[in-house]
Amino acid sequence: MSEQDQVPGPATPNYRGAVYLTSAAKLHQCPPDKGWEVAFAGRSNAGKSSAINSLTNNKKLAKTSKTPGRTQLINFFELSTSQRLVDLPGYGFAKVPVAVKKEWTKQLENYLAKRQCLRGMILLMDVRHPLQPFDEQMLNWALTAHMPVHILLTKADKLKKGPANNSLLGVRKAMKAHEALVSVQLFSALKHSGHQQLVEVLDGWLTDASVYDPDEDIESC
Ligand SMILES: Nc1nc2c(ncn2[C@@H]2O[C@H](COP(=O)(O)OP(=O)(O)OP(=O)(O)O)[C@@H](O)[C@H]2O)c(=O)[nH]1
Ligand SMILES: [Mg+2]
Repeated sequence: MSEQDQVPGPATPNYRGAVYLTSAAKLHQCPPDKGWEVAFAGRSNAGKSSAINSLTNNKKLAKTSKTPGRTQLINFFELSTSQRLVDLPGYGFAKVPVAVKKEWTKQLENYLAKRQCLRGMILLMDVRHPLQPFDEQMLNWALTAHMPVHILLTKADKLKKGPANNSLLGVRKAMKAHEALVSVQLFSALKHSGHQQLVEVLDGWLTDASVYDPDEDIESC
């Protein structure tokens, strides 16, 4: 057993105990880059904030909106002193001015590229329109960085069971070549369905002691 294997990981998180920690417009405003973090990414309006609220059973935790572009900062929610969920601004929102869009994209890329404590990405896509160009871009980035990705096909309540399963099978097929790093499931924040599968993935990432590096840089990112 290596020295790293002997470091105990944190306990399984209690998602219902999540509390808002802070928001960052820029990378240097993020909390110290240590511990275990999982980011929720995806196009504007995909349902990232709603998924976090459904998972934590707290409608008021992350701000949601019918208007795309609601989440404009990187929002951190604390599960324990060493475990966090992160609500990212949505990408691909056409109505935001170009300069603002460029700045978001820069900060998003910075966060994804530099954040050492990021253990995995939950990538949300509307079940009716999965794998859009921006999603592919995000997937390519994650795969290049060997970052595990769990795809939530959201708003599953908007489709009947058959079409929803067809979408799931289609995305699984498209991801077949990357199945070591990418998994896929159906999810509905409205119906609170898909929690168990999501929690299994999050628990695995947020307690994985094998990725713990005691020499990790603990400076703020
Ligand atoms: N029917 C249904 N609507 C949903 C579901 N999840 C989210 N929505 C709705 O979709 C809209 C966008 O949800 P948000 O959670 O704000 O989306 P977001 O991805 O955080 O959006 P940005 O912050 O703009 O990036 C809201 O009107 C939600 O009520 C779902 O599972 N089912
Ligand atoms: Mg949001």
